[in-house]
Amino acid sequence: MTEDVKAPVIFAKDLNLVFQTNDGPVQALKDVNLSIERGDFVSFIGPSGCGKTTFLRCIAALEHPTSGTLTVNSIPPEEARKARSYGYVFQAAGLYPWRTIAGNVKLPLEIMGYTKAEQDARVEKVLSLVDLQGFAKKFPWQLSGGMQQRASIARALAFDADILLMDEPFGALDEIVRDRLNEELLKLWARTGKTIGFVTHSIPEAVYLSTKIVVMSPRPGRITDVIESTLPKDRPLDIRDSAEFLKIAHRVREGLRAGHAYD
Ligand SMILES: Nc1ncnc2c1ncn2[C@@H]1O[C@H](COP(=O)(O)OP(=O)(O)OP(=O)(O)O)[C@@H](O)[C@H]1O
Repeated sequence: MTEDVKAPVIFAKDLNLVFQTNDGPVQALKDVNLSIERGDFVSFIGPSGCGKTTFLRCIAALEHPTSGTLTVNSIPPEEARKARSYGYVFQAAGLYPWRTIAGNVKLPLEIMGYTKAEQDARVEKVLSLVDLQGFAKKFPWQLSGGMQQRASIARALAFDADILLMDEPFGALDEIVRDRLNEELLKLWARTGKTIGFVTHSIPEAVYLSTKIVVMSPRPGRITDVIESTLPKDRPLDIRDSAEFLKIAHRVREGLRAGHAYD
């Protein structure tokens, strides 16, 4: 790829998105300004309806801003989508039950026309990245919820996009599983150097994972704070008991409270 490595991976300037609904216009995003650098892990946190998913979908060219500028790898989102710049992980794993885990992970590669040998090599590589080596031939229903979600992350990684967009991927999982997947995701991020955009409702999850935390608030959906994390890149789970962690969590909580004051 020839893109400028110093340019922001995702750049939003004065971004607005208004949905026209039967009940009138809904301003899902208002004057959003944000710069995400290469290798950043950015979490979006805020109450329901503040536009987190809408912003992620704009990056993925699944929604179209009403005004403002948005670039992904310095090109418009539609072009970035055609260039397969990102993988997308949804809250529900969304695996096809009639396909094996390998078959599910392979699907985007089949659609993109990779050779059979290349498909197999990539499936093996990404399944090992998410620690599912032994499960290629299983069907989704033979795996736990956490394992299914790891498989969906593998599918998003299969074509080696440099951006990973994750919309509450662990929201439906219990806390212990979620902790483990958080740890694994950080390792995967360190190993692959991907740029990650991650939607969550959980303050500890946002603080534990992120280099940058974007706090949003609803009606209209806007950014109320952007927090650069001061935590080291290497983060054992018990970092969550440290004073530095609690300080950042406190700032996120304050930002969320301030947003609610508009209600
Ligand atoms: N396709 C659509 N048509 C009309 N309104 C929409 C559409 N998609 C989202 N909205 C509205 O835009 C606002 C932002 O929605 P969005 O899903 O981005 O919020 P969110 O922060 O991701 O919420 P949650 O945490 O509940 O997933 C909400 O008021 C929602 O009802």
